[in-house]
Amino acid sequence: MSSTAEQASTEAAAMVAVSTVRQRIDDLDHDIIELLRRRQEVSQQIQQIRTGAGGQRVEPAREELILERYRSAFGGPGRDIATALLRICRG
Ligand SMILES: O=C(O)C(=O)C[C@]1(C(=O)O)C=C[C@@H](O)C=C1
Repeated sequence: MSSTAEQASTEAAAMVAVSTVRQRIDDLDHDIIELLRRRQEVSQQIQQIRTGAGGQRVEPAREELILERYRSAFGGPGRDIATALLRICRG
C-alpha cells in the first residue's frame, strides 16, 4: 500500500473507533438526562411539601451544600453544573 493509502486507511479505522466509543457517550448522556429528570421530580416533591406547609420553595443553606458537593468533585465548572442543576430542579 502507498503511504497515502495507508494514511487514509488509518484515518478510516480511527473514525470507526471514534464512532464506536461515541456511542458510549450518547448512552451515558441518555442516562444522565434520565437521572436529571428523576432528580427534578424528587426536588419538586420536596418543594411542594415545604410550600404546602407554608415554607419557602428555596432553601439557600441546602443549595450551598449541593454547590459545594459538585465544586469539590469538579472544581469551578462543577459548581456551575450544580447551579444549572438547581435551576432545572426549581422549575
Ligand atoms: O432539598 C431541598 O430542600 C429541596 O428543595 C431540593 C433542592 C434541590 O433540588 O436540591 C431544591 C430547592 C432548594 O432550594 C434546595 C434544594
